[in-house]
Amino acid sequence: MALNGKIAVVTGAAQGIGRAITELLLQNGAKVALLDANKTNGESLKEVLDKLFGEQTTLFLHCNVESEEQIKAAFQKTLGTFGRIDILCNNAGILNEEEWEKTISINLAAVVRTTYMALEHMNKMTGGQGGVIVNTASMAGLGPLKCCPVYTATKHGVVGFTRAMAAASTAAGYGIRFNAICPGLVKTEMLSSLSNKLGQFSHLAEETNTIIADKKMLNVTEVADCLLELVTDETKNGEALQVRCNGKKYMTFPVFT
Ligand SMILES: NC(=O)C1=CN([C@@H]2O[C@H](COP(=O)(O)OP(=O)(O)OC[C@H]3O[C@@H](n4cnc5c(N)ncnc54)[C@H](O)[C@@H]3O)[C@@H](O)[C@H]2O)C=CC1
Ligand SMILES: CC/C=C\C[C@H](O)/C=C/C=C\C=C\C=C\C(=O)[C@@H](O)C/C=C\CCC(=O)O
Repeated sequence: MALNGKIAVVTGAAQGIGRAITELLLQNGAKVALLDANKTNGESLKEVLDKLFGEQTTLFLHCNVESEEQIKAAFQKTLGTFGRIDILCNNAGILNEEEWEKTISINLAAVVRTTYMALEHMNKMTGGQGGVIVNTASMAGLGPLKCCPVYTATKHGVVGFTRAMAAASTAAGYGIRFNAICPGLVKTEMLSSLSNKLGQFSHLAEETNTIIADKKMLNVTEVADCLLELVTDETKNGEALQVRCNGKKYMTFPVFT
């Protein structure tokens, strides 16, 4: 799928992996609506992007993905400005084992909420033009990370939801591909603020701390490159792409027969 002229919505776009995804989509000719709960970061990124790509190519929308109302307003504004939505990247996420209900709300419930909102506009069965949805999961969506059980649960949920939606889309003719990206540790603010977010599990973070100490972390651009592959390669649907600092790998799962 060529990206020239395509319209993307990226959540958690103001910094980190979301910012890298946004920049790569823009470099490849897409227009992007950046949704983020951090107004300050979002507005200052918009100023940077205006200079690099032109004012008409992006829209910053202050949006907390926990709010159905704010997501609806953001989609309406995106459609009003750009006319269509072809790509959704559900990327916003937090890691906070103390505020575990909020972690479930943002990392999993909001992915479902935003996906269903996008379906209303993208589903070919209801007048949409199809497209692709890529969800930022994690390696913690493929196996257990003992220092963050709830984060692990949400990311397993994201992988399961993505794969089930891909199967539903194929069976029901939505014309939408669904894929998940599963990165290892990535150099972002999420990692730098990790130590005070693990609560009762903070003493179990030794593997994570070793990876960080050994500097075996991914750069955000490496994650964005893999995400671009999931967006542009039309053969990819229902995939979970693991990416770590020694390479990437499409995961295989048991199938129901
Ligand atoms: N950093 C890492 O090691 C890894 C991160 N991930 C996932 O990648 C995604 C992005 O994480 P990072 O870029 O590392 O984090 P980050 O903390 O640098 O950026 C997250 C962005 O999401 C926004 N956000 C948070 N809650 C929000 C909400 N309720 N509504 C709207 N926006 C919200 C923040 O304002 C921020 O701009 C997350 O889903 C995370 O779980 C996955 C694997 C590894
Ligand atoms: C504590 C959680 C922090 C961030 C959240 C993130 O979503 C979770 C990631 C979960 C697991 C990541 C594991 C990453 C592992 C690696 O990348 C290592 O295996 C290092 C990889 C290769 C090293 C090759 C070498 O030895 O040179």
